[in-house]
Formats: sequence, structure tokens, C-alpha cells
Amino acid sequence: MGIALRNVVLTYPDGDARLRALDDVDFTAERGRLTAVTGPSGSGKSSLLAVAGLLTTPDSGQVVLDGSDLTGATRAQRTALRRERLGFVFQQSNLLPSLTATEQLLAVTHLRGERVRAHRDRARALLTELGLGTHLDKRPHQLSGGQRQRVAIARGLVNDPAVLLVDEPTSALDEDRSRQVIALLADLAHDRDVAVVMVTHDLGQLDLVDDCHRMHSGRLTSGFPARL
Ligand SMILES: Nc1ncnc2c1ncn2[C@@H]1O[C@H](COP(=O)(O)OP(=O)(O)OP(=O)(O)O)[C@@H](O)[C@H]1O
Repeated sequence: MGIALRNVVLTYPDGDARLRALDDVDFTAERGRLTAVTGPSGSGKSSLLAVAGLLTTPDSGQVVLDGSDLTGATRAQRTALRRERLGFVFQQSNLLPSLTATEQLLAVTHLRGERVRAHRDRARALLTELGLGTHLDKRPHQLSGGQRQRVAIARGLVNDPAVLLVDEPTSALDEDRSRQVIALLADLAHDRDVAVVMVTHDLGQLDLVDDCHRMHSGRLTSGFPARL
């Protein structure tokens, strides 16, 4: 179980024609595995992430989350599923400048209308698990790029999602820190039984991922085991 796209087509207007950003894509990311999606700029990686994240509805095809086909889901149902079942980590860590590391996580739980106090211990435990135990009360400008990215990952996990969608997590990091972040994502996928989907240009770190797919012109051209 995890997230799957079946025969997904997504088009955008392109002059008089339509551009096929996703051209009959079949894609599966299993729970407990780190799945990478690579490919050149404009090949459709962000589009795939947006469809898997229920942010964009495809023209045709199915999105299946933990075995449930979401084709007929209403906008309200998709929003609820996004909050409750999916986690997102964006390219830049997108942290709110005025909030501490702990508060970044609590802001997400607050959005769900739950009591903040009940979640504070959990947020702190999660940050500590991700190596940020001594940075719980620091604001983004007091953290390094790698630490900010780990706060963003913790925030993506705070609702215990089935699927964590990660867009270019290492674009602002040097090679060592990139490797640490990707190793962390692999550990989290394995330990927490989450399907982690990571879009990356970082071909040097693919030995750390469990599954790897390549996009080209809207097509998922190959899925190959990264450890071969
Ligand atoms: N909102 C949009 N309207 C029109 N065309 C779009 C839109 N979003 C993306 N596209 C086009 O769809 C194609 C796929 O774009 P997408 O952003 O998914 O690629 P990508 O692989 O993520 O690229 P990058 O690595 O540069 O982020 C591109 O040709 C892009 O120009």
C-alpha cells in the first residue's frame, strides 16, 4: 500500500494545443520505501507530485491512496485527505520566519483544529528524533540549511501521514548535507512505514533510495532498482 497513479494524463493549455505534462503515467510508491523521481527540467516531475499530493486533478486516470481510488473524491474530501494522510516538504524549507522549530510543527496541528498542548510533546519528540533536540526553540534564521530542512521534514511527518511528498530536498545543500537528508528520508520511510516520494536532480545520492523512476517529456520512462 502507499500511493499509485494509474494511466494518469494531465494537460495544460499550450497555445491552440494542449501540452501533456503527464502522458499516461503509471507510478507506484510503496509504504516503507523511499522512491525517487528524477528527470530533466520540464519533464513532469512537479506535475506528478502535484497529482499524487491531490493538489491537481488529472484529466484522466486514477489516483489510489492505500488501496482507495480517489477519482470521485470531492474537493472537501481531497482537502481532508491532504491534511490527514499526506505530508509535504517543499524545495525551500518554507518555514515561517517568526516561529520556533516546535511552533512550526504545532502550526500544522493547530490547522487541524486540535488542542495544541496535546501535541507539543509529540512535536518535540519528533524534532528530537530528527536530531534537533537542542534546537527546539530556535527560529529559522538561527538554524543551518540542513537543520531547516529537517524541521520541514518533521513538519511533514507531524500528522503521521501515509505518504510524504518531497520536492528537491537537497537543492540548497552541499553534498554531505544532501546525503544526510536523503539517508534520513530513507530511514524515516523504513522506520515509520511511510511511502516517501522524492523528486530530485541529485543523481549522486541514488544509491540511498529504494526505488527510482525517471521522467522524460511527461512519460515515466523507466523504473529501475537504484542499488543495481
Ligand atoms: N500551470 C501550468 N500551465 C502551463 N504549463 C505548465 C504548468 N505547469 C507546468 N507546465 C508545463 O508542464 C511541463 C511539466 O512541468 P513540471 O513543472 O511538472 O516539470 P518538472 O520536471 O517538475 O520541471 P523542473 O525540474 O524544472 O521543476 C513543462 O513543459 C511545463 O512548462
